[in-house]
Amino acid sequence: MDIVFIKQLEVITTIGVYEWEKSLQQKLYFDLEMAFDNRPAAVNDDINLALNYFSVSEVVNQFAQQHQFELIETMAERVAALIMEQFSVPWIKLTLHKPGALPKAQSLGVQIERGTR
Ligand SMILES: Nc1nc2c(c(=O)[nH]1)N=C([C@H](O)[C@@H](O)CO)CN2
Repeated sequence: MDIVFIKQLEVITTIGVYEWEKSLQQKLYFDLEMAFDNRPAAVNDDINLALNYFSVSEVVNQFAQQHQFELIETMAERVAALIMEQFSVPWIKLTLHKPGALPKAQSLGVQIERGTR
């Protein structure tokens, strides 16, 4: 299976465990690797047969703006499920960074893999 990827997709959302986090917006960054058969799109040179990374990024951005969670684990799980369902992606590796969370760390986050390649 081929891969379509998006690195460091920035979204702004309200997320966090602590009370002070529930009334502000924070930056998250998504790295997405999505399994997809790119050959039909390539052979026909047709975006309608491709996994359109622009459409994926819009769906992720809209979801993150419209939902509020405490844990980045929950955001990661819900976004992975959404992409798999909406875009018929059989396997996804999703890394979610919350760079502002720990001042002494460059970044931190979670990484999940769902589905089969
Ligand atoms: N495994 C996790 N640990 C923590 C999370 C989280 O979402 N997953 N969140 C927080 C706080 O919201 C933190 O980011 C505030 O700076 C702490 N630990």
